[in-house]
Amino acid sequence: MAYFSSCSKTRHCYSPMLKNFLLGIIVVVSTFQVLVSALDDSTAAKSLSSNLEGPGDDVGAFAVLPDVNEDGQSIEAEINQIDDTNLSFEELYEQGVRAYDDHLWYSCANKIERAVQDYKVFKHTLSNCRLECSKGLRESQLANLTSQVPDFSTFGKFLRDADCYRRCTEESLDTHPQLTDRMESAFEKRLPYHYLQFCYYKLDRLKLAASAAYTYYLANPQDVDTKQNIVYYRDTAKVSETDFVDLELQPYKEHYIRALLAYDEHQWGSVIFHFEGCLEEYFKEHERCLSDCEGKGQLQGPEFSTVVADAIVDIMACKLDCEKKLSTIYTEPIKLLLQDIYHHLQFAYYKEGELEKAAEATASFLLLNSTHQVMLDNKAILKKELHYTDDDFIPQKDVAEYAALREEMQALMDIIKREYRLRDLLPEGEVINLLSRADQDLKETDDWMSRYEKLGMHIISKSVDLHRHERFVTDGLLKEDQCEELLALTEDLPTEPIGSRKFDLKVARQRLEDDLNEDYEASLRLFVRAAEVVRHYTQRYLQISVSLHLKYTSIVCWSQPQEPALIESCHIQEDGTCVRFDDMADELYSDSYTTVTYLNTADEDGDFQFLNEKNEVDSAFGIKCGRTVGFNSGDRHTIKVPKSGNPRCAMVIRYTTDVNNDEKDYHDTLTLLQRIDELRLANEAKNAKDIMKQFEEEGVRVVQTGKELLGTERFVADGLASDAQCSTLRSMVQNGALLGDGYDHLDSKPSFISPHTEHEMYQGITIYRAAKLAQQNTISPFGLRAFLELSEKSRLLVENYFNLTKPLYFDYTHLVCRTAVGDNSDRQDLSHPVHADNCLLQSDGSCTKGYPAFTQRDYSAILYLNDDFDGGEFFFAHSNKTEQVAVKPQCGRLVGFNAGDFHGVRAVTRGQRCALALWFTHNPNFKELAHIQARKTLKQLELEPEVQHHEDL
Ligand SMILES: O=C(O)CCC(=O)C(=O)O
Ligand SMILES: [Fe+2]
Repeated sequence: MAYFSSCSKTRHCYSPMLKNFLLGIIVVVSTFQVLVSALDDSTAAKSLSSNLEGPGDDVGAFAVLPDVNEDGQSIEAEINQIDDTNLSFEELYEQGVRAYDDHLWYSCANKIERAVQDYKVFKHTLSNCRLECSKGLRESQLANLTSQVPDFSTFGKFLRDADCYRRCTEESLDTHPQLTDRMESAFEKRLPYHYLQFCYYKLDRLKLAASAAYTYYLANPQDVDTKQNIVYYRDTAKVSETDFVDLELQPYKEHYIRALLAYDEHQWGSVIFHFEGCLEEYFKEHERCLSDCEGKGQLQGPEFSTVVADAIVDIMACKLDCEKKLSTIYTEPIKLLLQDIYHHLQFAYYKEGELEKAAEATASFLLLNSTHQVMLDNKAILKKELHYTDDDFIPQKDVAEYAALREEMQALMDIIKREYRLRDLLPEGEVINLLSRADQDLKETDDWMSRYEKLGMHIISKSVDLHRHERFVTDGLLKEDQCEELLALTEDLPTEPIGSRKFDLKVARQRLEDDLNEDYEASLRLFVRAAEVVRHYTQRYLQISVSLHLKYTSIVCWSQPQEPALIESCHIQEDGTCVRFDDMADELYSDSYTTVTYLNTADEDGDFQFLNEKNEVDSAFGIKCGRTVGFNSGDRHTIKVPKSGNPRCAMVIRYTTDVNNDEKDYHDTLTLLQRIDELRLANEAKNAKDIMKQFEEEGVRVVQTGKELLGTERFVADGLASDAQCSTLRSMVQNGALLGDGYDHLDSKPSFISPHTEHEMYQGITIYRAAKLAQQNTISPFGLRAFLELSEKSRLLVENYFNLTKPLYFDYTHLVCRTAVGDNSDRQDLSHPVHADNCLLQSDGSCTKGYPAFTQRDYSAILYLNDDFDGGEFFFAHSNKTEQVAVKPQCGRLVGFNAGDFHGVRAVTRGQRCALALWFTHNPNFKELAHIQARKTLKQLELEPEVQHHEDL
């Protein structure tokens, strides 16, 4: 006989991880790596956790407040100083943060706590007003507004709702804060609790501190310091497990958690009570979420209907996201939360003998997921027991409305996605396709940090350590070669008497227009791209919902001034000026931000310093290539000019959220670069047939075409390299390969282990590194020449074999060897798992474009250098990762294909397999500058008389 299944038999059950949470055990990773901080040793700059010491000896739980603050000022005096009635929560919060800065712990805790409460009231009021107004529950002067004017019924509703909403909020709120995106994001990310935690800690209110830390942690589970602090609190006698309270826990979540605990205990009555409560609260919360979305439309542009329509699309997307937003319990996302609730509830009803209610829960579940087998089986059982027909299974009213609304919104959104001409989220994207669809995935901020980390960017200091939110320091935004190329842009520029030298786009455009120099053009393209990467990162980091626009982009270098008196009584700024702060008002929380990305390490000193209102150093750090500091443009800061040696250079970018205020020079530069492309395209007279014939004459033969290789843009050619060239490149890897993957991760220790498999050693050398090594005489100019020639030959073959109408540029060039290590005979894995080179292959077979996939890549080619190894066949693959057709490597064999094709490499089970891997792009902005540099280096070396040429070229 079929038997009634409980939730625990299905996949919808909560995970063991969540259960740990439920039982009050806070899962804290204790062996995380502490991020290296480049902050100097000023006490202010230390992270919070490093300030945590054991508590004073004799204080019991809920200690009385200490009498004096750290600096000796009495708390009572501090309390008496508080005069802040009628402050908005924003003002309270700002003052609380200042109090934190000033070590006034009581004021800090008091103000921030009130800010948090007032913020809750504020949000609640807005939601209620919206709901009441849209449902017509409030009296309105305009209630009977009607008109014969066409369209007025729609406009009339807008007018009525807007009027109602304004009156409602004005009546209900004492203060009228202008909630900025930044402030909202700070509260939504629970940043106030981070401050609160520390201030409570300083006041020795450890239970409160523990709750605040825990509350912050739940929204920021990646935060290392907070995890450490929680461990600390847990280990102190004053705090017990039950003191870790989520201070932002919504009622439906509390019910949910209690229901699950009761479920574990088989207390079915209690399960029913809490899940019913949970549902009631959930639908309320969902309704509130929907109504909050009404405030999330972005208004840009003068055209009424497009502005409104775009805003509606934003709002709809926000509403469709509500379900996901509400589905995280603690830090655990519960897939299909509603289904999960109905499933549990159904079982509890059944256990309690409430079969009609069980049937209702079953119907409710099936409304959300009509093909769920367990539920269909349960339905069959209930049908029998209750003598029901299908018609008797009626879902709950709330869920029926919920499902209908969702379905309707989804259908509308599908049409919009398919048919509606959306505004360009990235206006410059049409001119210059930098990061494809960058802003589209801006909304999925969940895992952007780990994506950036994969690209070698890592945060080294966050807002809290830097004493104000919206400050960050991140490493790895540029690689060494990119820094070098960008530095080249500042050569030949005049140094001002004050000691600064500045490159900007006005200078650049002029120069390019006067003389179209390929090197300069390439560096300029890199500059534009780098600016875009930094902008993108900053936008993500600060989580500002409106787009950041570049207001001014420059490179500024500082060296000691000829007349030191010029900088005596002022603060040197990154932007090339020296200011006196007392002359100017701080304009924090304005809509303007600055980032500074360093291009070199100063020979001596050169530190960056954040200053507080008294112009004392808040925090400071040293500089190096790729390190980026971001801050609000009103933040006080200064730098130390290096006393001697090279100037200290950085890319300095100012941003604005005002679309009308972005940099004209930037757009003009993009247009100029675009014009150069077009010109080049028009002048390009090439004949693919002739070139292919030439290849044939040189002994290059295409041995397999797309037909044999079961794809469209694929081929294999032989005879591209001589044995001498193959062995020269191989020995270059032995001599000069950067151990590890060769991708030059800053700071990361080189390692032999392949990033793809532990059974192989992986050594690589880029064209940039090859040029450097040739300069140092580690590899011969012949080697560099072979590297360059074979790369170019491969590029030309791919471009012409596919008969491409647009030029193909190098995007990345990497000479790689994979060597079997240890006993390799019964390995099951691959040398390189199945992937595509320009998108991320997902488990469902789709391939997503976006970070960290190199979406700019259009074609790929691998030129093989040897065959004296076992395994290591290249293969094309299906999207389900199974093998389609394999190619055996040998010296001079090249496989060329569309970069979107799936492929992989079988395990290398004996010996070493070497290949030159090449990725190409049509986008000139991604042109690999190192090729230009390497050609220059080669020319220089071959002109130097002492270089001996043994080999015949
Ligand atoms: O070495 C090969 O045959 C292919 C390597 C590859 O696909 C890659 O590095 O992306
Ligand atoms: Fe690949």
